[in-house]
Amino acid sequence: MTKTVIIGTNHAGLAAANAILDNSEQEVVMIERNENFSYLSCGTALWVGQQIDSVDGLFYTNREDFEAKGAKVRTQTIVNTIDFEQKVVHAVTQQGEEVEESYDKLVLATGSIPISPKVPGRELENITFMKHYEEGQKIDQLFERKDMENIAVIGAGYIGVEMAEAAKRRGKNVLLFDALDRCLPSYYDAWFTDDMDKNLANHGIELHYGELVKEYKGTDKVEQIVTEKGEYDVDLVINAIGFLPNNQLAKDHLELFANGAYLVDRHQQTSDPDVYAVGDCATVYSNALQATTYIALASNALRTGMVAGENIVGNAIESPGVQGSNGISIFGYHMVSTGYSVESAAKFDLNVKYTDIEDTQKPEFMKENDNVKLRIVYEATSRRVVGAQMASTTSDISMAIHMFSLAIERQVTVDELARLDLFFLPHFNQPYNYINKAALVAE
Ligand SMILES: Cc1cc2nc3c(=O)[nH]c(=O)nc-3n(C[C@H](O)[C@H](O)[C@H](O)COP(=O)(O)OP(=O)(O)OC[C@H]3O[C@@H](n4cnc5c(N)ncnc54)[C@H](O)[C@@H]3O)c2cc1C
Ligand SMILES: NC(=O)C1=CN([C@@H]2O[C@H](COP(=O)(O)OP(=O)(O)OC[C@H]3O[C@@H](n4cnc5c(N)ncnc54)[C@H](O)[C@@H]3O)[C@@H](O)[C@H]2O)C=CC1
Repeated sequence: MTKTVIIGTNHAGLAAANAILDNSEQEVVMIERNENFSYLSCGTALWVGQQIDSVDGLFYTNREDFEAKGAKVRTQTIVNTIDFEQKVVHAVTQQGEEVEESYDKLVLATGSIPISPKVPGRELENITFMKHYEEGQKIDQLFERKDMENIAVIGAGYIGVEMAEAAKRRGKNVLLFDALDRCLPSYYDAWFTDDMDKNLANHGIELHYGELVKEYKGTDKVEQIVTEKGEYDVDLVINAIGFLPNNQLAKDHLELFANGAYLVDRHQQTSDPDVYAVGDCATVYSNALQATTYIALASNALRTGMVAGENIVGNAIESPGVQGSNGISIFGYHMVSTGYSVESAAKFDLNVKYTDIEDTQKPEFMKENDNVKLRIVYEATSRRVVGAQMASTTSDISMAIHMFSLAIERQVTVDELARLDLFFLPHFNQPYNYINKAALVAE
């Protein structure tokens, strides 16, 4: 019987384990460094910002669920080395006991690690990342303290903006820094982020854009941060300047992508045919780019895990590729995007055009109505859709972005969207939907 060892049991590893256990009688061993697994870090800002009552709901499964399906689960066990020749994984438990597991198939699901700004003083106390549950707990406890008044968040990407909101909701003075000149620069064009920046500023968040941190100062604990533009008193620093794939275990054995991610094919297979890689430690295939790239998202982790598991049990399915669809909701302002923005397309040499519309969600006669912004990004020559961004105070927009995701995957052109059959009901939208309208006026 095939024996699969899965290293890392967060979203990607769990999805792979489920796919194997639900579709076969195969032997599965799951090895995880942490005590808990399945922590939905996406809920951290809601928990720490006290928008939900408890952290408990952020864990969606546990070891018993997998043991009940027949898996052997080793938690608080760190894999140190892998002998790819002999096909043996070497690990050590928290008690210091050395353990080994042989494998026929190996799934690397070791995720990602936050990037550390390489500046003096980074070892001071009260400087943290926000990735693991334990870091969420630490931030939650520090927010409780009255002497924690000034919170600096470095990086106005997804984690940074969400944590800035959470800190503000806990009554803190919040300073949000980014090397670039606006928030969320990787996902949205300025037409959208200008509104989000106004929203952040209107809620009292101090924005420090185009400002690189040069040093953290303090005796034991951080007391100040120094940038090229000034010095600021701070009690806590949350670093959120992006992730890198955690490739420690196999970087010398497997082929890697430019940023170090394990290079995988559409079956999640690495350059070693018995080794699969899934989630944040692996590459994905971008349908917008029509090329391999790296996008760290829980949604990708789940799907890639599923694909690897199915292939291991003999269902040779291929990943359909990804669009990197994502969303954010800050103080009631919602933004969703998929594929590439105009600015990010340029970085990947995608020659694009775009069409914009600003309209109300519903007909004017409806009492409750919200403004909606939509930008559709399409390739200049083929006219296929390669991205879309939407923003509004209504969360109704969130489902529309899924349609754009499918349009990118299926290579639909912007012209095909102009006459697409979209239903109408005043409670939800306009007789002629803004998606049709935006596509109709595409240059
Ligand atoms: C604050 C925050 C909010 C986020 N919000 C969203 C969101 O809203 N939507 C979204 O799609 N994505 C979101 N993400 C990103 C998402 O959490 C990640 O993409 C996802 O966790 C990747 O899952 P993974 O299983 O590949 O890796 P990880 O979650 O990084 O898990 C890897 C696991 O491997 C284990 N491991 C690593 N090395 C070893 C070893 N040597 N031995 C044993 N175990 C090991 C680790 O302990 C860990 O449990 C968010 C991330 C953060 C931090
Ligand atoms: N809602 C969602 O879908 C969420 C997704 N995630 C995912 O988790 C991953 C990590 O998130 P983030 O850490 O927020 O990364 P990110 O890539 O979203 O943002 C990093 C930000 O840091 C800035 N930056 C980079 N170097 C800097 C420096 N030296 N000084 C100041 N600013 C600097 C960048 O300009 C960027 O705005 C991403 O892949 C993200 O998509 C995280 C949270 C929520």
